[in-house]
Amino acid sequence: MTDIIDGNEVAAEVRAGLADGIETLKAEGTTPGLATVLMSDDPASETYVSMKQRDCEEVGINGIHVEIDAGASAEKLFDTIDDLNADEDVHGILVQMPVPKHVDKRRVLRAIKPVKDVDGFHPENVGRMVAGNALYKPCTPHGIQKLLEAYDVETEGAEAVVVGRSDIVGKPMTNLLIQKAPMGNATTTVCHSRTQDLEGHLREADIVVAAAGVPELVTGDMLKEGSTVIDVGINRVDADTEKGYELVGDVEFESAKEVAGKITPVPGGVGPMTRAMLLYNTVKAAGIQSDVTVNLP
Ligand SMILES: Nc1nc(=O)c2c([nH]1)NC[C@@H]1CN(c3ccc(C(=O)N[C@@H](CCC(=O)O)C(=O)O)cc3)C=[N+]21
Repeated sequence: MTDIIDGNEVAAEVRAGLADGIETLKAEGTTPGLATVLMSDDPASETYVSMKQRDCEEVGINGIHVEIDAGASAEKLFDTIDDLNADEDVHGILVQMPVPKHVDKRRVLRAIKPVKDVDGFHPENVGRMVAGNALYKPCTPHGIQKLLEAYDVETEGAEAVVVGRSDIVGKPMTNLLIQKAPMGNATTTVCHSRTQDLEGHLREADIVVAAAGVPELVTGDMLKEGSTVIDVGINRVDADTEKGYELVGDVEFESAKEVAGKITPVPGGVGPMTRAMLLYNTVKAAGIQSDVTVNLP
């Protein structure tokens, strides 16, 4: 029987595990604070940011939300980031990506103080992670490691294939999987849009992380029997539903679940874990900035 990996359940465990650290911080006079900044009219981005704010409320993190008109000047965003960098009640800052075209994304990533960069996207934090000394692991790959751990998936010595080479998922996922560390030590291949024989690689894979942003790219016939399939894709495709769309992953779930040993659904797989690890990094950030030792799950 195929195991459906329940991201909502593991995320709830992570949130419950954060209660101890949050309590410790509050007893020392610090309420962890997370600022989310949205400069976009994209409805999906609005949904994701409001989910993150709801999560904060649930676990007792002080959520601060700033909205900037998508047509406003880039300086408006940089001034906001400067203010949040200086605000002692704010321990984590997340600027929702993508930002409008007239805003230099790399400058945004550099503008956030590294100790408040709970996405782990600042070049200093990327460098630390690659060197095996991460301050904040990027939320999606970190959440995937937690899922693999929760479902007893052995990464050591496994053949892993990461499909996609983005800065937010593919590259950091690959880095974590190859590290000489728990939930690492995998022999890891990265496939991308110029890969000649995706199927040939997938067929050898014990673990597949699909993060290409292509709806249903990976189908059951490409997979190895019993493999673990992690679907990072969250694609809105037009459909005759109440919302006018449905969510599909980068994996064709129906065919893949017939072959895979363990598989994440969309929704309810990686997405909730990304949000849970954002809370995790925020609690860690609050501990560092208030000089309080916190236990993390
Ligand atoms: N600076 C920054 N950091 C991010 O972490 C970031 C970002 N920008 N930009 C956009 C992506 C996307 N992202 C999601 C996280 C959780 C769900 C999620 O929880 N999805 C639910 C359902 C979503 C739904 O119902 O629409 C699920 O998969 O079960 C989705 C998307 C974070 N991102």
